[in-house]
Amino acid sequence: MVSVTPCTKFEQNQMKSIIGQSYNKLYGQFMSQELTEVGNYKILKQIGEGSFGKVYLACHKPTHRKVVLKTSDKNDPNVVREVFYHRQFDYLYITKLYEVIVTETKVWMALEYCSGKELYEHLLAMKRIPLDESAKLFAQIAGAVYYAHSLNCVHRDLKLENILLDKKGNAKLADFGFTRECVSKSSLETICGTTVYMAPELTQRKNYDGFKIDIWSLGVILYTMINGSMPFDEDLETKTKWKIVNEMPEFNEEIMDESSIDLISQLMAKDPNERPSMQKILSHPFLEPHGTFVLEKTNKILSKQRRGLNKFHSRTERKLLKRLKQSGFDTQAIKASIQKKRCDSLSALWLLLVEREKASEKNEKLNYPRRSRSVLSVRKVLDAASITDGRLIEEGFLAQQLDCRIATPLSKIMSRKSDSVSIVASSPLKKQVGPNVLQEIDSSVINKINSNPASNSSTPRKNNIFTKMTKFFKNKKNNNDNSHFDNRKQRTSEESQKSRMNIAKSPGVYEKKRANRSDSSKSISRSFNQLVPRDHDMDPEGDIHGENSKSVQIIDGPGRQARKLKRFKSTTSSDISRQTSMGNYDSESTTNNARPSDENLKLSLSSRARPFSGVSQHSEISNETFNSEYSTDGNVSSFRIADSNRASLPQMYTGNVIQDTVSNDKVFFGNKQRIARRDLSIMSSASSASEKSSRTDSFYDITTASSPSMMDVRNTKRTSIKDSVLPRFGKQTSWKSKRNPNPNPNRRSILNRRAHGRTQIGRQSSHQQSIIQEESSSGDDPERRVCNDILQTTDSLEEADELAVHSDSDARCMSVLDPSLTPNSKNRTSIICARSLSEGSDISQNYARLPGELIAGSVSGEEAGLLQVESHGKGHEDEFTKHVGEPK
Ligand SMILES: Nc1ncnc2c1ncn2[C@@H]1O[C@H](COP(=O)(O)OP(=O)(O)OP(=O)(O)O)[C@@H](O)[C@H]1O
Repeated sequence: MVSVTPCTKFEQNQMKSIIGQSYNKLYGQFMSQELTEVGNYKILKQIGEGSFGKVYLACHKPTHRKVVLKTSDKNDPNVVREVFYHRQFDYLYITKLYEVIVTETKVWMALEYCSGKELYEHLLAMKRIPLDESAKLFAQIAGAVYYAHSLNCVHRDLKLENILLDKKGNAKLADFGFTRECVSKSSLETICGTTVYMAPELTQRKNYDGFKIDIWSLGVILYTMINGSMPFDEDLETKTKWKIVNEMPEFNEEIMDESSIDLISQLMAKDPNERPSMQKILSHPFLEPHGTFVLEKTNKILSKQRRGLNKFHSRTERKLLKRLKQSGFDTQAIKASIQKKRCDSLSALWLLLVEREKASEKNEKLNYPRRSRSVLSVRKVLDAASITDGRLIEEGFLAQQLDCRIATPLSKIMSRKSDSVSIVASSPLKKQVGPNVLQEIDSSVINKINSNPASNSSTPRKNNIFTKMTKFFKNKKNNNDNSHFDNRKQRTSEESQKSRMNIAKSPGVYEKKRANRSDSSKSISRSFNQLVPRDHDMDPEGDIHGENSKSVQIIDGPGRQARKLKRFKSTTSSDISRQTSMGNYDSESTTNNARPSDENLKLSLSSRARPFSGVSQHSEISNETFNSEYSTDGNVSSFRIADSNRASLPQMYTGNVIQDTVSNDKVFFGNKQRIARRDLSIMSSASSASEKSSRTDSFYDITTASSPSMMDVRNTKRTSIKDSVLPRFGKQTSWKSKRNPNPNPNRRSILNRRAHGRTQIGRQSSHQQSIIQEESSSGDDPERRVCNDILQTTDSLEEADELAVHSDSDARCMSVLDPSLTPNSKNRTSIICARSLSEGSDISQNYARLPGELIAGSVSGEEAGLLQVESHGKGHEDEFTKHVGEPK
């Protein structure tokens, strides 16, 4: 606060009113029920709602990247599972999990934002997805499943609703609430998933092979994408189940080609052993060439990840690390956070920064021609265009720029030398602000141009060099669009047919159907790019988001039956048991129990929600989690699982899994739920110290600016609230008051004993100190100087027979020992270690006043080492005693 002494009464009143206003504002913020920020994220708007919490669009404040925040109730048994598995996945067709924030009641997951629609919504909008696009999207989905399977994880809830589309129209697998590791054939028992996507063995409640049920669901997804309707979806769930077990899906040869029918038939083989492996699926002719591309890419990713080569090796990452290091970030801590998959604020910062860097690098490349334009060098522009990566053109970036060029009035372009783009590109600011700022400015200019109502494509264009350039780019773009296989625009029937015939492994077989495929593609008027980006507040298809409207009628042309495509909720056996115990309809119970009336059945179908924590689910989670060395510090890495011998992995069940009969579920439901809850909390407390610390980190992010240690201090109630809100290492009254005021004659021996612990801690923290050490190693050593300053200025040093300077660095302690640096302290008998403190702290005085044990604080800036040490201690006193050690 600026201290201005008001002179007049009026000024005094004015000052009072300002203070009052800002006080009220702050108070309002504290009291507000509306959640605006969580950790490093600013909540922008709600975009969805899951069964256990809301889903928000948010902005990561340090990087300005958009993310999705998904909340889950801590009581949701799937949340631990979801986080546990999801954080292990680092794959281009799986939504990224950046950070997990755990609060008292909720778990917040910061996820990659997929700005496209759910695949379900996309399908609704398109009625059915053309074969080509289906093949591409399906290859990506299958790639994600192949990746997860390669890590011995099965998804168990594959469905259209769990596949999201990013802004480029790529599929991203999401929602790992039912995921688990799967080690051998027919080993799983928990019934989970969504009935219409369930494999026959699941609907029959047999033990099942998790890999094979995923493959069945893939078949259902592919069928639905191509046909716009589910293969088995009856009003009566029992009938659906019966059909799943006994009937083959109907194939409409007008829509499907032979290869798609062949692939779906294989995927949906009733006998799980007949279903193909993921490699085989991805190599199927129907998916060519997307399948092979995805397969090869996935294998590369897997092999890199297994060798630990996927992180910090790219040029962008190395550059970023260097910059972070120069800015004083603890890059070792960032690396550790990523490698151990901690999903804490450091991981999020790193992942989002890398994304931002990559995006800006891409854009920079694309901006090159535009910047060149400012010097009106056509040759440069054309050259640049010819070297521009076809992939980028295909991805639509260049297309966007082209649009922008077309939309820009030529008169403006002609005077480009002085227009905003040129100024930005050539101004001296460029050096100062760096590429990101430039990028921001550039994009704002593009936006401006795009939004300029006066500038549209109908603007008459002069036949000058820019018109030619525009034409050139347009043609180039069209050529690229048509030739690149990963093109999301619709292929013309001829091109599609050609390319497929070239690549298909067994040409003669599918030729005829491929023509059909292309024809059907033709009939689809809306390609992905044409779709309006998802707006969660809008409801383009009536009330598909509405509570009461879970299914949408699709009129499939004259003479065809109206088809239904429903939004489905996932089920577990626990769900089933819950519904049963609550008197609702349960499909399985119809075989064992009284059959419900159709009316009730419909009711329950329409109001079915994702299960609450259920018996089977609970016990499975708690048991398997408890037994599977759960540790959020990433010690149980997926790769370890993957690399180990499948058969040698222990069975995670330890009994109590209720899967045999519904009646069992019913009997145990009440008690088990409570037991399972307890299991869950046991699991949490059993998690490793590092997990706790990572959680504390997150909690630290979300609540206040206090360090985790301060939380601990608060927890132990050693400080008052007043103390606890002080900045870290601020007022250390608690420490002072706790210390023994009387000099302890045996103090040295105690301290010597403590030395052992200190050494260990020092070693642990050493890597986190790297930046500070590097900084201090150049030129005049601030550590030594700092200690010297303290020793020179602390009055009572001479009388002291002990000096404890609290520090995590032996070098600092040594500098205290150096007589040339401490002329006043030659007679001191022992010097233990140094403690680093923030500047301006009165700690050194406090300690100095203690009779018989002088503790000098080394005055320096922020010392990360101390932070880390504090997380080990319960309060300052303990921390200090833990730190005390003799210099080498
Ligand atoms: N990463 C994301 N990007 C964009 N939107 C998302 C993302 N994750 C979730 N959503 C939106 O939030 C909605 C709910 O999310 P999600 O399905 O993951 O929740 P859930 O609790 O698992 O729900 P349920 O189990 O009932 O399907 C989704 O339908 C989707 O529209």
